[in-house]
Amino acid sequence: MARELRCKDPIVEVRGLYVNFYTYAGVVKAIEDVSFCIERGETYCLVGETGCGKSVTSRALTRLIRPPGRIERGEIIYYPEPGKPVDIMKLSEEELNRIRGNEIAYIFQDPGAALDPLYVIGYQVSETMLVHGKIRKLKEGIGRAVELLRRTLIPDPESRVKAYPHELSGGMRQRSVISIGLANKPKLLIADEPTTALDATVQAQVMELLRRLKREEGLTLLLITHNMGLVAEMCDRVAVMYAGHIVEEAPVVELFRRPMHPYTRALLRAVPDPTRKIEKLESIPGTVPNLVNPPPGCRFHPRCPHAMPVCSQRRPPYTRVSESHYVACWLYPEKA
Ligand SMILES: Nc1ncnc2c1ncn2[C@@H]1O[C@H](COP(=O)(O)OP(=O)(O)OP(=O)(O)O)[C@@H](O)[C@H]1O
Ligand code: NI
Repeated sequence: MARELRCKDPIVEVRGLYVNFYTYAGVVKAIEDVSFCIERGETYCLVGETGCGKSVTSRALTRLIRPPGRIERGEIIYYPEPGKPVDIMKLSEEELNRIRGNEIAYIFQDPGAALDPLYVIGYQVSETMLVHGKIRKLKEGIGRAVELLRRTLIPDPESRVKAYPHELSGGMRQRSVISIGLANKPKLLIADEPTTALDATVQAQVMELLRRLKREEGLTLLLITHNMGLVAEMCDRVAVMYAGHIVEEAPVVELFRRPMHPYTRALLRAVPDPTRKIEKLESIPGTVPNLVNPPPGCRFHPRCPHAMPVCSQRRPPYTRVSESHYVACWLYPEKA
């Protein structure tokens, strides 16, 4: 039932993705039939409450799902260049390692965990380049590291390359992580809540930086966030996820102007504290369901104020409500 994808020049296409986690408590059906494409050069956003599958989806793009997790099925096609598909599901680990951290790079939320406390920043930036054969000796990388730190607006980069992570502020550490992410000039940068741990001012600076890098380097950005303000500011298109499924996708202006799915509407009403994760939506009772036994049909139906009998029986198909606006909800049956 994978929906038709309509990117003109996709950098990534995902079709019918399913990811399970095999835990002692049972099989967690974390991702269910997720399909989307990312247009080369755009900023594509995944939003939704905590546990709805944003991180798992983004990690699956390079098969970065560790046991007990497993990609059950789905198609993941990466286009390093237009018209040159690479089937991610068919690559060997070795081939994947050449792409990960290189052409497709990640910036994770916690800069503490991404940096090694034992090594100076310059070393860590150079090492990423060395691993991917961009330089032959670590030393060669130091000059480039200084340049990258300068580009991520780290003041006095010549001395900061010699600093250990603990000698830097949280904002500087996250900029260093971004430098590492950018070291190999990725085509696709996946930023998973990159500013959640930072205060509002630094968060704004880091976002401005990402925007500038996107402009200057022609980067494609997949941004994961729970912050609707950031979505409005940064994104071209948005996918709203609920309990492992994309329930709505639209260009950002369209999503804010005409949210269709009851869950999207609730998200937009929630206006959460931007410094915190969306743990709970005040306007909608209940919480994200246990995904060992997800509700049948539409996974949102137990919390939906508009639930009808069909909602608990069958999963709603996607309805195309306008040019590039899709919603999976029985309130909007496909026009015959
Ligand atoms: N290692 C794991 N073992 C078991 N279940 C997992 C594991 N990792 C993720 N999951 C499950 O997969 C689902 C999706 O998790 P994911 O981390 O993608 O959510 P998220 O949308 O990124 O949330 P957050 O906003 O908190 O980062 C959750 O139900 C979670 O419990
Ligand atoms: Ni996450």
